[in-house]
Amino acid sequence: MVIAKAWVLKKHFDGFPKTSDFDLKTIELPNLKDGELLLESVFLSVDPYMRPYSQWQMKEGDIMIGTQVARIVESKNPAFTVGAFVVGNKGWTTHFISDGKDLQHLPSSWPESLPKSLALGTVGMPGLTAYFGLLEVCKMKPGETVLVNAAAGAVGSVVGQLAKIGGCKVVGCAGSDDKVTYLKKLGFDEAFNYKTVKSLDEALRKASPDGYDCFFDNVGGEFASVAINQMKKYGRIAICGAISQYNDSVPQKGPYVQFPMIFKELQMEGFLVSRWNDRRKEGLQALLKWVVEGKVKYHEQVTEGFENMPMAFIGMLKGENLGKAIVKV
Ligand SMILES: NC(=O)C1=CN([C@@H]2O[C@H](COP(=O)(O)OP(=O)(O)OC[C@H]3O[C@@H](n4cnc5c(N)ncnc54)[C@H](OP(=O)(O)O)[C@@H]3O)[C@@H](O)[C@H]2O)C=CC1
Ligand SMILES: CCCCCCCCC/C=C/C=O
Repeated sequence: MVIAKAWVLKKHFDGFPKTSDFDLKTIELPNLKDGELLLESVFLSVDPYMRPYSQWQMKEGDIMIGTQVARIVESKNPAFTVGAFVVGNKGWTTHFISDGKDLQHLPSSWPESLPKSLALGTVGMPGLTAYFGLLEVCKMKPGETVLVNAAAGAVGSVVGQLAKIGGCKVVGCAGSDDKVTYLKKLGFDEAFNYKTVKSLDEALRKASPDGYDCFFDNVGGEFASVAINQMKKYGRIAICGAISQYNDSVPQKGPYVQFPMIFKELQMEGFLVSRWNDRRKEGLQALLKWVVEGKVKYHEQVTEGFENMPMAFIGMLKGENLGKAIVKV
């Protein structure tokens, strides 16, 4: 019999999550039935969406929502071989049972030398978010200027690199000088620390005096309110995330967007990466190819130990991660 460890939401977050909002539980897993398999999580993802989703999709006592790269340890399902790795969405748990329907195989061309944890980052959901957000929402074109915030994170770092591959000028903003150095290393044309610039407005103007054609917004709030005024005519804004607002107990108020939207004839579109689930294979293959060719680089912030999941999650929300925040069990 297998005993799984799982992190549950003890108390709905009020403002910034605290370690006391989580509880570590043990769960006795039953024996496998025909068609089922037993898996152990090897890498788990901590992502910003967990903060807002916990509010409206989870009850207190539920296992924290989330995805993992897991190894199959026992199989009574002929479609799944013991020892293979898959991506699951069983939440913050060390072991789980599945009938296989909700599991995704890693692309068959995955090189042995590539960390499998990338299936939760650059060659996973965050990479797909960058890919479809840029191509389908921003509709970037060669020669255009792309702005991205939270640029040194899982999504933002891929956005900047794909925009360079697409022949654009890229401006990235991040919350530390080390992150800014990293962005320059990745090939961003301009990068600055939004926490230390005297004026965000001036820093954005200096980075691109002619303004921005595309704005890939991961942050929302005050940043977005300033940036929208620096869009070029007919600019496109992809509303990907609003991490600056996820921990607000009281919703932030305007400024309002109508003036720049009207007079610059902007397009602003919110999106969820799941819109392109039917093109997942296309996106993953493209991302994997760029990674293997060295055209897209990656960095992972790996926290060791399942017991440290809440700390890794809180650390990511505070901006402690460079690249994708991952927990190694
Ligand atoms: N629409 C969709 O389908 C998807 C949306 N997303 C969204 O994309 C965004 C980025 O996600 P992801 O790449 O996984 O996360 P990251 O790896 O970028 O980690 C989060 C980062 O957000 C930044 N941050 C935190 N608080 C603030 C704040 N108050 N103001 C500005 N920046 C802040 C920090 O970087 P820094 O040091 O630079 O401040 C932190 O490192 C999130 O908003 C997320 O919700 C993600 C996946 C799918
Ligand atoms: C339990 C697996 C759920 C995976 C959900 C992925 C959702 C991404 C959408 C993110 C929105 C904002 O961050």
